[in-house]
Amino acid sequence: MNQIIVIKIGTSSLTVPDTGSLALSTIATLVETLTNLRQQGYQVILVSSGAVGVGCGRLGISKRPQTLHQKQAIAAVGQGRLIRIYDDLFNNLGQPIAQILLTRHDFKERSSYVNANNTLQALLDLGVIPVVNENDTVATDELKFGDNDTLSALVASLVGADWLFLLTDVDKLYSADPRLVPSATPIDLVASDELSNLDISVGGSGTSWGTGGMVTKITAARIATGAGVTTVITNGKKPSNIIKILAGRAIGTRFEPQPRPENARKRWIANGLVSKGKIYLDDGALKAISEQGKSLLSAGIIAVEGDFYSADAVDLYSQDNLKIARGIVNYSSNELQLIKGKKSHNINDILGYEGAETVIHRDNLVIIN
Ligand SMILES: Nc1ncnc2c1ncn2[C@@H]1O[C@H](COP(=O)(O)OP(=O)(O)O)[C@@H](O)[C@H]1O
Ligand SMILES: N[C@@H](CCC(=O)OP(=O)(O)O)C(=O)O
Repeated sequence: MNQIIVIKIGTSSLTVPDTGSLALSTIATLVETLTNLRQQGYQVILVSSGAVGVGCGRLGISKRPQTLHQKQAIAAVGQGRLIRIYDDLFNNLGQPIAQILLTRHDFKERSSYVNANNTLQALLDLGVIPVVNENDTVATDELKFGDNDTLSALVASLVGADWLFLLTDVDKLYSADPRLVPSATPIDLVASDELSNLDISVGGSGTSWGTGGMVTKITAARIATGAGVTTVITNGKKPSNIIKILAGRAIGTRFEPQPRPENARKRWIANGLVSKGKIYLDDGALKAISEQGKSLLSAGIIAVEGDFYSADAVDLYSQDNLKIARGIVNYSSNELQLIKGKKSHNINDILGYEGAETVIHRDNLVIIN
């Protein structure tokens, strides 16, 4: 099975910071590198920001648009130019590409999640490099990924990628922003059990069109490594470093992955769904869920937060407020307020009708390490 590599490149690498004009040499080197990877047998997906940045440059706008509609309009102008530039460059090397525009909604519904995965897999099997971006033109607030770091991690989880490269305008992650704190120390490796309590100072590069910053890259690393994807932050001005990193060179910041979730459905539950609430567990339920592979029963629930319905995704927390797992509930929040702490055989009497045996079945539950 060919390894799948997802590469995300941010606005700060694709455009010249002060003018918004295209960093053509970087884009051309990226295109050469990805084509080289394809020829080596890797399956490659490019997640490219830049629609807003390129659109601003095309329209002579020097400040990032403030309103959603302005951003959507400018992104529509920029996306057309961006994909044209990619297609012209990749075409020169005989490498076909495809444009894939996604919104957060495409991941929330199981059917559209499976459809997106099937389409991407079909493109990869055809030897095509999908070029993915958020569909800014229709992505209203409740449907937004917010940034392409998150989008790229969700795509890597969706397709079961082996690698995610986050290309940005610094060499790696540091203990603080190296532009502001020259004494900041570089971070070369983050073990899987260190990521949840990584303590660094973060912020964006100030590119007025980007939205990510290191916060979103660390969030992306959490999502991707949780799905079993090795994640690397490295410099977008040196795309050929990707080949060196795949060959074993220690370049950039590498985030070690967790064990891969057993199947695509579990990856969807962990990363495709948006959690609608919180359920707090007692120690007995915590042990049953995290160590004994059991389903969640009402007796182990000590508190419920949020308004949700049966079939929604909710997050499971320990009593000391640590997120333990995510799952699809068989009861609404109102029902759980009535049956929390109660034995399963009392549920029917309490609710007045026959309910499910479990609050969350084991098959619909993913442990978040
Ligand atoms: N701890 C940190 N380590 C490295 N870079 C950091 C850190 N905190 C903030 N930054 C800043 O984050 C910027 C990269 O984020 P961003 O502007 O979103 O880039 P991109 O457009 O590639 O997503 C860097 O230019 C750097 O100045
Ligand atoms: N869809 C947007 C993505 C914005 C974004 O995430 O930018 P960046 O933080 O530079 O990766 C665009 O193409 O401008």
